[in-house]
Amino acid sequence: MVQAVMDKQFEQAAGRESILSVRDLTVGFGDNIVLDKLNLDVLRGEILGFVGASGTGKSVLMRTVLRLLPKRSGTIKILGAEYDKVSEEERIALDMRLGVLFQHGALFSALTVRENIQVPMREYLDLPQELMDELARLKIELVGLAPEAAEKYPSELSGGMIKRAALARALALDPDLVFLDEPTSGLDPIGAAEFDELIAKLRDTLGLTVYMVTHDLDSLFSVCDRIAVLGQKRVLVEGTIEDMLACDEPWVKSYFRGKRARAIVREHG
Ligand SMILES: Nc1ncnc2c1ncn2[C@@H]1O[C@H](COP(=O)(O)OP(=O)(O)OP(=O)(O)O)[C@@H](O)[C@H]1O
Repeated sequence: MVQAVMDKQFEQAAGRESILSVRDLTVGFGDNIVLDKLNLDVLRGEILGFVGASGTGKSVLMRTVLRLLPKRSGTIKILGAEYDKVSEEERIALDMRLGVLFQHGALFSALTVRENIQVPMREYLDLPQELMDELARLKIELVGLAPEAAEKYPSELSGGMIKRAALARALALDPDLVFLDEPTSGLDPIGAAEFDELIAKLRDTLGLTVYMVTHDLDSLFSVCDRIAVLGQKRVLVEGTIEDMLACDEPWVKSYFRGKRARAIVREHG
């Protein structure tokens, strides 16, 4: 009851719709409870950065929200609908409103960039090839790849291009919410900063909501509107970067006020 009141207040204070709402989520493997009664809101139009020490369950949470892992208990609402309670048809409609960029891109190596982008279109829509080609061309442009990238295979692309191609695929169905699993890992600092800029641009131009698991302090400082910290099997702290800098929870303090973070704070003024 108290939680429900707090949730309502939180949403009202933010004045925005909660596009993903997780309540009392418990997930475990055998005796290993990874997430215990976890609560989380992602608000429409925000970039939420999700951090936490290695092994705290960031991937498990993302995979559970995407229904790739089963939950023990709790509710997950996407765009106000609870997966468990809707028809198969509505479930498919909900799936179409989500995009995912897995770590390392995870493109199909035997398919060109254009064909990769068309995979979700083939899975969910019945469109003529010409229209799919036009849509793929638009997505390629949207993520800042050259038109020639369309007919290239993943092995012919740089790490940064693979991330962009994977993002284009995640955007294939014009989702409301995209999940990015460590999108800047493996990129050099310039490539990572460019990718961050792209994410911010897409949020601004498409009104996209972004759920980003990241270890990248630069991303957390430069593009995330809010940050959620996972620890002790739940969301330990959530708020703006200023909230993180003011937080005295030991892990948050060492992460956001460590040597590397201090250098970034100086950079970002
Ligand atoms: N399929 C699985 N079967 C059993 N245990 C699992 C499975 N997937 C994850 N775990 C366990 O869940 C815990 C959380 O793992 P998870 O990969 O979510 O951590 P993480 O926070 O994403 O870590 P990192 O930052 O290193 O990627 C770990 O103890 C891991 O061993």
